Amino acid sequence: MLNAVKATSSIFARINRQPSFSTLMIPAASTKMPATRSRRLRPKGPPATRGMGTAATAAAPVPRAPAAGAPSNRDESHFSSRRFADAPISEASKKGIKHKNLSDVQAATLDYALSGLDLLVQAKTGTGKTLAFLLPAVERLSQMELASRKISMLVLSPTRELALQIEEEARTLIENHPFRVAHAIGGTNMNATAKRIIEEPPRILIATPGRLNDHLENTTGFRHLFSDLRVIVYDEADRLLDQGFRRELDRILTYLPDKTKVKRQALLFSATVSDEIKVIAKSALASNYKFISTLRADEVNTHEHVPQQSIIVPFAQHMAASLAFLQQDRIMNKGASKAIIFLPTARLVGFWFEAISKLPAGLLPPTLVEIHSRKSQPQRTKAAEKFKSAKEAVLLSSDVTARGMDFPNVTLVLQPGLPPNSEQYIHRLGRTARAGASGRGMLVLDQSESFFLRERIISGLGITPVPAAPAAGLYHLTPAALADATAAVHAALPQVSREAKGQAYRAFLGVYNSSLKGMGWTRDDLVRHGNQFAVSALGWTEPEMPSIDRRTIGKMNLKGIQGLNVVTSEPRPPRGQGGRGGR
Ligand SMILES: Nc1ncnc2c1ncn2[C@@H]1O[C@H](COP(=O)(O)OP(=O)(O)OP(=O)(O)O)[C@@H](O)[C@H]1O
Repeated sequence: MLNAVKATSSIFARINRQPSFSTLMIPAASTKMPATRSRRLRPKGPPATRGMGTAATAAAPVPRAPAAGAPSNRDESHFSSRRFADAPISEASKKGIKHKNLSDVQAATLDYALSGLDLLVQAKTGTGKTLAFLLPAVERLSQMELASRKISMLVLSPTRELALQIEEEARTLIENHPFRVAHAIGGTNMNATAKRIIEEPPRILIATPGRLNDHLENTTGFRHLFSDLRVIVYDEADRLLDQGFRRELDRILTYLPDKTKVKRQALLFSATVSDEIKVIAKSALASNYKFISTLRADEVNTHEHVPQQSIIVPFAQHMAASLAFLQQDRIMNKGASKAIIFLPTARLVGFWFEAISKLPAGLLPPTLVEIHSRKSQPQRTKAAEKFKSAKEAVLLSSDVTARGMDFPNVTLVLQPGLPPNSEQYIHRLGRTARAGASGRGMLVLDQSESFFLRERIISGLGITPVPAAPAAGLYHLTPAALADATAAVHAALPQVSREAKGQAYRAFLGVYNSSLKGMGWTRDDLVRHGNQFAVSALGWTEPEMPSIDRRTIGKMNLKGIQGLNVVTSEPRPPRGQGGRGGR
């Protein structure tokens, strides 16, 4: 432990003696970040538009030109030369738009959406899909004879934070329209929301599926507000159409008016639209819908100007490696480093937050926040606001902020451990490099997780291994820097609560229990690796492993597997409002 304290103080001392660089830092020689390798895979030309219900037609080509007034280092490839000032939209909308030129997805979809067609739209993360669906919908509503005191537009969001963000963007757009917008999301007071919406029905409602169903089924008069619904939007459509939300969505649709009686436009948007989703999406779209994608046939679905790297280190060093990369990001971005660390579950976020909070103050930026489903909604909202407004910060998060969230100036997205799937890897990475800004992605995997790098979509993204010595345009990690960071983490672990360690241990078993095949593990391997993780990554020192409830063992199909400390604990009280995302 002594050398751990020494190493911690040495890192700490080195940080404070900026700009001298320690083993954790990159040598002065390569502090200049030269232009990263550009992997231009995209031939120039109009975005692809394929009408699934009708003959394929190409969208009007979207000429590319730098948007006036854009910051010089912004990647302009997602902005068109088409100006909002020249677009066929009302003055009221133009006053509510803070941008000069349409982005590529806005230019590619505006005319189709204004015509009232149903759309399924794919465009890269951070390229303006929110305004791409809000603007034409608001424009069409402003031209219609709408029933009074009715909700005319419903936007569905898979998470509460994203719903609140869409509401804010809608509020800005409609400030000169005679419309109001409101939200209905989980984790907030249901009666207060019901009262507000019934008494003053908004023209536009942004909702998470679970809470919307609660209102449709239990709030008197709520379902009648939708009797004149003209537009429904599925933001992060692939997430809303996957198994997790399917039942909620089907129930919502039963409460909406028959589309043959009240014509209703459906707009489905996401950065990831698999062939399977295209089939499922048909149930939500009119037969003559258009599929519009701003990605060209062979184009990767991430931003070419964003370096993506990966490193293989044991689970026990995931936190240390992440700490070392955070340090490099702070040096590279000189006091403006904003990093998000995505972890697979709320419990693992909680453990990392506790452990990182115990590191010496100088090692990390002053603002460290956590967002996950085990925090109350007010705590989650406060943390999101704090991270949004911070100049330098670290956000530890589960996937509740992986999609859609528009945190400004995120410089680094760290993904320690196996992402749930390729799509989620892309959405998490999309929290950086938004609207053409720069950014960087870092994937930290154990050897047993390395199969993820060979997955079809991932292997095509050009993720570069982290070099063990400085290399232009890349973050590196020397063995000495990793050792320093490991010592700093080990010095912090004894101060982390036993409860957080036990929860992280059970989370590890749960997360990897659903990836046994990819990991090449048997259930015995899982428990063996879990127990190693408890000691080497969590700093568990007791002879008995952390306990795990008999029922949980049953659910994980781990009955009879050696090495588990199985207990029969008291039945848990029912979960509070802070349940799973989507309510
Ligand atoms: N035409 C535009 N010009 C410049 N910036 C824009 C334009 N349209 C949107 N933006 C900005 O780009 C950022 C990303 O927009 P938005 O969140 O809608 O992206 P998105 O495509 O929905 O991303 P994600 O796939 O992550 O949901 C926001 O800060 C938004 O204000």
